[in-house]
Amino acid sequence: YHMKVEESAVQALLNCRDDHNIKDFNKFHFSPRSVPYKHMPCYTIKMFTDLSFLKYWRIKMSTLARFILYVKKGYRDAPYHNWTHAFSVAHFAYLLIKNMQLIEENYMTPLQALVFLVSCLCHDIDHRGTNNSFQTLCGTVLASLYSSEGSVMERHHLAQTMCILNTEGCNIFESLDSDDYSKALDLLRSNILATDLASHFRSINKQEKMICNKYNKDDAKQQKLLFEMLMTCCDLSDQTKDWKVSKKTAEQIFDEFFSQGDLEKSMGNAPVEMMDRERASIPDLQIQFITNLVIPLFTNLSLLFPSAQPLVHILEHNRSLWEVAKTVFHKYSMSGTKGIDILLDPN
Ligand SMILES: COc1ccc(Cl)c(-c2nnc3c(C)nc4ccc(C(=O)NCC(C)C)cc4n23)c1
Ligand SMILES: [Mg+2]
Ligand SMILES: [Zn+2]
Repeated sequence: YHMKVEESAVQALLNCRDDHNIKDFNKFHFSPRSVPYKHMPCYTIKMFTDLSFLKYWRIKMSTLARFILYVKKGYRDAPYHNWTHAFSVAHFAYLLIKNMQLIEENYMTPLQALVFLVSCLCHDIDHRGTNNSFQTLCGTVLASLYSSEGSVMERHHLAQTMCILNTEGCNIFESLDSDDYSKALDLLRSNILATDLASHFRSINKQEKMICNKYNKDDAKQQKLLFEMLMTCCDLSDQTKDWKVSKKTAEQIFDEFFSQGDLEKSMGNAPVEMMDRERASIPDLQIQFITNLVIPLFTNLSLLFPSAQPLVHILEHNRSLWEVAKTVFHKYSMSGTKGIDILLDPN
């Protein structure tokens, strides 16, 4: 289920005459979170037009505008898992397609690139700010629907996306022939399910092996692994931006985590340390997350695309700033997110 989007809003988006030439929009150092919130739908359209998806796939501008507004409306105002997150994840997909020339270099067909961008935009639709274990632990409706297959939230994000595609005037894939249409939906499903961190852990070793043994663009299994890896890169891409962005993202994430922890406590369940505002050390958790997950992932990306190498250096620099944060936190014996604010950017 999702709320209706007014046709007046669709018209307004079609008439948006934003300057559109925001500086460095297609560079890796650009932070999509610096785009004004009300211009995000406009800049989402810009990504599709910039990649010439509309011409190539005969997507009506009004259909794309309506689709984007339904997707935006499908997100809730959680501290982190909201429309701004969706826009920033999709923006990183746009950067990868453009800067790594994924289509020109035959890493992706034009269809796979279109679905990659759409998957990122939709990958967290209707997120409630609680994770998969919360669904199962509390026996939510979503758990009753999907917990037997796992990836509870991701299956819901996919279901919501399908619902929007089946809404009058929103099916951006309507002009695809039936073969391309079913390929698009299969890839959409695989991409969205790949954003479950648990499935990332299961495939990271295969990704590593594939990249170290000379990636083969024509092997469908390797292609699937690459798309899964790229989805996680996009989902975690805030960490490749400057310190202010990655610090602010961490604040939003732990705001969400600690609210889940509070909710679990109020239900008589003890939250994991990461979600317990009394026990969690944000600097330690960020150092672990960047060390164990983000850096290995972007190192693999840079092995395949050397132009991603600078992103790994930014990750290492941001991690070193969390090391600094650690000393500051302990010196002032801080907990929760309040300690982060006093951190002057030491650069
Ligand atoms: C790709 O899917 C997701 C889903 C949800 C989230 Cl919040 C994230 C995510 N995006 N940025 C971050 C940052 C900066 N820190 C994080 C610290 C911990 C965890 C976490 O879930 N840890 C438990 C797990 C390892 C068993 C996730 C974090 N995270 C990514
Ligand atoms: Mg997710
Ligand atoms: Zn996400």
